[in-house]
Amino acid sequence: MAGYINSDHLRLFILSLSILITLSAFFYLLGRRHSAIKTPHPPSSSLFRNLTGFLLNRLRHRCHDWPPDTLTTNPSLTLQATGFLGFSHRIRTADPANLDHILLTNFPNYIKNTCYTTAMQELLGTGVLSSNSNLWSSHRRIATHELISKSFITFVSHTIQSQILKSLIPHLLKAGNNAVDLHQVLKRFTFDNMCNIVFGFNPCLLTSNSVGSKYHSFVQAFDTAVELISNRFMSPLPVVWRLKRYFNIGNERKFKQAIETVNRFVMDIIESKELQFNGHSCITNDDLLSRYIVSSSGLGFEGEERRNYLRDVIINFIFAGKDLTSTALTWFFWILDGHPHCKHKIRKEIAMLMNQSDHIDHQPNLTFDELKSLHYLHAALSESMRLFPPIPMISRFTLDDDMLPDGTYVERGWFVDCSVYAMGRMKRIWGSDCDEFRPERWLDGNGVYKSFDPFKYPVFSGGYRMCLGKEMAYLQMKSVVVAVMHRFEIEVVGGGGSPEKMVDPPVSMSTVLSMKNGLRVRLKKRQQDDIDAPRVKDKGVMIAFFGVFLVWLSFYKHKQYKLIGVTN
Ligand code: HEM
Repeated sequence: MAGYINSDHLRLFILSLSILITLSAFFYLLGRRHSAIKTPHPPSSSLFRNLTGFLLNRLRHRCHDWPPDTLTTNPSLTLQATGFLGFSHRIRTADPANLDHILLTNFPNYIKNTCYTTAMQELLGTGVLSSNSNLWSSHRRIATHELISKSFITFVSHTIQSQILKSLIPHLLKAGNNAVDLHQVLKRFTFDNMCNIVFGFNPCLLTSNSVGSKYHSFVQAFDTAVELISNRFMSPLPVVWRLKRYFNIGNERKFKQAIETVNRFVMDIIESKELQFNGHSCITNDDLLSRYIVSSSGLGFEGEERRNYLRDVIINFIFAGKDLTSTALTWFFWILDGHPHCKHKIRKEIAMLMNQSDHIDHQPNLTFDELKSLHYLHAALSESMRLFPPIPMISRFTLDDDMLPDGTYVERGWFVDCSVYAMGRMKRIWGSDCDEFRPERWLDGNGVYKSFDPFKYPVFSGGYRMCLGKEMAYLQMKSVVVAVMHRFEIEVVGGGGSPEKMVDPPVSMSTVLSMKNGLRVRLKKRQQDDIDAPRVKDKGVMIAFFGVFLVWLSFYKHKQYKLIGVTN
């Protein structure tokens, strides 16, 4: 009996294997035909090369280096890759002209990747980040209107500054000589900050011991959901997580629980906010939820439907703003530790600003315009994100056959990946010093910040779906850097991102380019003398000049008198 079952299994196995090989050969040949006939530039990598390349790099935690490595050795800046069994085709490009085409010129043909939207569905619903076509354009129109209003920018600026003074600085001061994980601190700070901006209240995750509170459960559930979504993306075969979701097992079970916690928390907040507004249409709160409650009253849906809409809006904003600025800042502080001359220049710029304005009380509470004047800092932050873009890849799905500007043929149903990480590290785009951290490349001859084309620097994406929070992100990052660098000397435990260390950076594998094992730093409070040093130094130089001038003048006069004396 046992032998009979075994031979049956064997037959089934052989049959499956032959189907697999036949399908594989069929799709491989199909892929070759396409590349030979219609795709002059990018060579199509075989199934074997793709899968092994992916797995090897995954094992070595070098997933993000894989695209630049392969693209650098390619004659064009575009590659074609065939997915498992040839079922999917991918174009991976780092060509600015292609990005312009995909994100702007032929925008309607390249929608948000269906794999992305499906993997994100439970968390993001149908919000701005995961929707397409009409739904997206309606979200985008409303969001743009809300985010660019002057009252909102003032509210955001005030919220950031007050949270820095009330929670970030006291928290860092408390650390004393102990090493702290700056990434965790910044993560909690930006989460508090986003909740404040989006909901209008501060969960105080940074300062209070909130373990066990509903806020803490919410944050944990949110983080778990995001992490498990990353795992979905990293899975070489999407069918694996889909099956787990279907059977509600393993990580997918955890994911479901996390989503339930997030939804319960957000819905409670929406309901209590709605109660506040009931019968009080004159309430003028500046947070985003309040603004959306007011603006959505004319959209024609009520009750549960409206609450679901608000839930999607809120979650999308928190998701978009929660981790990216803290991640960008973590890399920035790491690099700065290995580039003392840049650190010095930033300090000098901050000190000059403090000197010019009335911030001599050392409680910098800078305005939006004052922060804008920090050109070198802006350049250094942009440069750091060029090398470590918080979102390393922008993916799209092709609706119709098309030809990219570099001659690459893209067929309907193919995926197109724009490798932001690769683009920041390509000699052909940034020149031979592309691996160096050099903020000066962002400054013109007068030291004024000059931006680059978004398709050459797609860190905030470009075209119609460009990031809506770019200004807010710079505001947040600059405010934090000024407050922290003005008060503390930061020393990275084990050394920061020196040019040597930047060759093999501690990148962790996830959809956001975060730092492996966080960033442990020691903070030393700066002495008043250190803070005043640049000012004193500048004054010292002026006094010295004046002194030399006086000596020269008296010497010159003395000589003249002598001459006069001689001629007389
Ligand atoms: C350093 C910080 C940030 C970076 C690097 C960044 C980057 C990006 C990128 C690359 C995209 C395009 C994603 C895609 O199309 O696949 C995007 C979209 C978006 N970002 Fe940001 N972002 C940052 C901070 C923020 C903040 C603070 C907010 C505020 C809420 C925000 C709101 C959004 C929104 C709403 C979108 C969707 C735009 C659309 O699809 O129309 N971002 N961001």
